[in-house]
Amino acid sequence: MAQPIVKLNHVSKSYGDSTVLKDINLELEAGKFYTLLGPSGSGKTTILQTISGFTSVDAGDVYFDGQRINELPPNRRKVNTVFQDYALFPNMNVFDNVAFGLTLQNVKKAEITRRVTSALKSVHLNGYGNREISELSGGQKQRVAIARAIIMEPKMLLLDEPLSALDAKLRRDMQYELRELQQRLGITFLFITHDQEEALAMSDEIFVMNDGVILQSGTPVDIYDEPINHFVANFIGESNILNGVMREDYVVEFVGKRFECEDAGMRPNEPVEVVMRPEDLTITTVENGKLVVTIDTQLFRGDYYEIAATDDDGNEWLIHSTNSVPDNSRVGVTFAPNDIHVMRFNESEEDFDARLETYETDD
Ligand SMILES: Nc1ncnc2c1ncn2[C@@H]1O[C@H](COP(=O)(O)OP(=O)(O)OP(=O)(O)O)[C@@H](O)[C@H]1O
Repeated sequence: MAQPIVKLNHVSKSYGDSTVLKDINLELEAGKFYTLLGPSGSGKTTILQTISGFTSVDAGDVYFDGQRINELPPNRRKVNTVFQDYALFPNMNVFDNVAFGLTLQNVKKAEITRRVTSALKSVHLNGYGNREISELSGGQKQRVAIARAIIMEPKMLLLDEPLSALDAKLRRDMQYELRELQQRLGITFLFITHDQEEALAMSDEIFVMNDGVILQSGTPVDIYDEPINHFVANFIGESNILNGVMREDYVVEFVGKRFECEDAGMRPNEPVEVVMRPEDLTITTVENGKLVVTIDTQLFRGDYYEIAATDDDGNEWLIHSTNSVPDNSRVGVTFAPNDIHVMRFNESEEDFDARLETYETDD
């Protein structure tokens, strides 16, 4: 990576007895869309605030464009934040809300008008300058908040769950718009969400957090296909997670059978967890199945059926199928070696990367 725009180096933060950031290391490249994804209370907002300057760190260093900024006050940092509740001024109209930062800087009136017009255009609100905030929909308020942030021409935009107040349809539309805006402006976005689908859809890179720790970072595809542990596998999408044993390189045993897989680099007979995504399982005849299951229930999800089934050992399975299968029928389930993903218990991201590298070079 060229010089990162943001670097957090061994950053920790506590409130009283509770450590909310534990030795965070993070590097962000300029011009990309990053997402912090994790459950409530995992420390996402706190990371954002160490970058915006609204929170000081107890240990470690925060760098922006190569400069250490631990002591730099928020108003001198080249980042702007878009908040979940938009934090608009209800007594000002749209124009004045968007112009606010420039007015504080005593920018000339003509330039303010030019820049507000351009910022409103960027978020598809041309002609809304005279509207009162109370006359706007949730999505429009959200866009005003974004216009107010981008008008300051920050090098980076921090977005703290900006879509969470919107209904499902508008939220989807805004996902497209935000992604498109980021690409058009070319500035770095650091976006917070606890919605895994949103993170997968929008990001160049995702950081999955839990309990003050970054568990895994990577592209959406990497994280979806190669979750490093139970928490990530469960949090990112639907999964079947089973206990298994790695018998040798490329051979894993679970549900009492041995299967060829693409994982290696573990001790022989090491206990592991096996992840299989519902969409990677295919329903077939009992004779052709690698497993045999009984169908419990199914839900029609629009473009597929989500099928719950149980195997003869009592393990529950979730399977996505484009065809409906009658309840209580016995069917076979098949899958390929690369549909099996093996995870070590409590593997760190470094160990995981090292293991991936070992068997990638073996091939
Ligand atoms: N000013 C504060 N004083 C004390 N504790 C705080 C403070 N700010 C945050 N915390 C605690 O730090 C932890 C992490 O909070 P943070 O807001 O970073 O989580 P989050 O992942 O952004 O959660 P959410 O998705 O709910 O916004 C929480 O347990 C929270 O209660």
